[in-house]
Amino acid sequence: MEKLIKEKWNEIQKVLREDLDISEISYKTWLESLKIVNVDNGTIVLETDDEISRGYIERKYSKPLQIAIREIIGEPYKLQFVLPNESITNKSDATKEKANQHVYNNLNARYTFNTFVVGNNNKLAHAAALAVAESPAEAYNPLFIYGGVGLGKTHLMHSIAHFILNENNASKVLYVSSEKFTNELINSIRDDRNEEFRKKYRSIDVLLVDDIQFIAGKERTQEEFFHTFNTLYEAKKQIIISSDRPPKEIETLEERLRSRFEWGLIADIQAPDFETRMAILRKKAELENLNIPNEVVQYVATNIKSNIRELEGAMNKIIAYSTLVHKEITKELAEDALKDLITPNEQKDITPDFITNIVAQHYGLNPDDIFSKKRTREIAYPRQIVMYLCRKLTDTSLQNIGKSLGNRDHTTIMHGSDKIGTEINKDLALKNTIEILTKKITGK
Ligand SMILES: Nc1ncnc2c1ncn2[C@@H]1O[C@H](COP(=O)(O)OP(=O)(O)OP(=O)(O)O)[C@@H](O)[C@H]1O
Repeated sequence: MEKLIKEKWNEIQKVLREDLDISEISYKTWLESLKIVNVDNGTIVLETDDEISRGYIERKYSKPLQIAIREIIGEPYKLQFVLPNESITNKSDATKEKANQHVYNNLNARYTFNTFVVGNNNKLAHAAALAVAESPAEAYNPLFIYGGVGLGKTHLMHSIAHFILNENNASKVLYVSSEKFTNELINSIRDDRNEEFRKKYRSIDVLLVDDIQFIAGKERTQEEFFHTFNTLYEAKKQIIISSDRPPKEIETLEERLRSRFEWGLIADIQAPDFETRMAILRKKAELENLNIPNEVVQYVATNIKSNIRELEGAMNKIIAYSTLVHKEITKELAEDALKDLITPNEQKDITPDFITNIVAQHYGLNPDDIFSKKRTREIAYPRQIVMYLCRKLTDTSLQNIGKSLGNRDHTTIMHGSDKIGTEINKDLALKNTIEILTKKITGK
């Protein structure tokens, strides 16, 4: 398969340029130099030039690449992007196995203890995570980490998983979001594969479940998770859970689960203080070998306070902007690059644009895909979800939703939204996804 994909790489690139409307300059800047490192188990590993390109290509071009690959090869593939020094072609089998295992475990190679900055806001969670990583199922079981959006819960969970795998490559470590757990459960019930589902989840050594708050109110998922939890706990396997709030504040969570979540250690992560924000930005610059002037780091750390994902996003924006305009990074350039982002104290309105951003992010798309005329299912389906959510969560008229979504007619909006409205009643996984998106949009 690797040979076939290499042979067809030119054709895949042609689809990207011609059918998916990627401009010549974007193509040359980001995609031309991608190299196939290997193809294994449904995943194509691609080598990128540096950390910045990797992050950017992963976010912006994963979806178009997957669409083009599927069109030419006829099968879907997952993508993994690596840096030159992470390429696994010439490495030993053990290293290969490890790298593949990381793909299997859905782990981000960048999220390790080494890249995690410890500050007053996360000291306890970090110490607890390290203790669990060093002595799985002995230190604290379960470990429950909670904190607001983008504060490093996932990063810490992946760090534990990497640490355990580095110590013992044979350990069965599985990281999932509670949305994935729920959707897999729904699909297993639908396809009569419940046994397989149970076997998968009850036979692992370390289970990490992210964003557990999303199982609130879902009786069947809670029931299944309860049994999974008990089986693993009794077999002395480690369970690590994250949530945006402590167990006692998760409404409609069954009491028996709530009390189990409180058996081990509950550690919180707060918003970082100024010094920690500075340290995180400096660490990022160091990891990416960039020389960012102190006043720029200070400017970002002063203005972006509550969310580390946004803090990193702001720095990425400055770096990308300086590359695009071929200018050095200065405070003036940073102010220019972030003029849309730094509007302190402004409440986020729920608008069609805001909804589009959240849905696009959820599906790994670029918001421009939603506005475009492209009709592949990978894009048309999330677009209809945007239509549905715009009608449900805003007072915007059909005409204006149409205008916001790439000048579409109001009948198209009505059709798309009605279609999702009907499917929700038949498709539980879709219902679950809509609930999660609604929570992300409304924050409730
Ligand atoms: N202490 C830290 N040091 C370095 N990077 C951090 C730290 N905390 C968070 N980050 C970075 O911030 C980004 C967001 O973190 P992460 O995805 O772990 O947040 P989260 O709490 O899981 O968010 P969500 O609630 O959306 O799931 C990641 O890129 C992560 O690497």
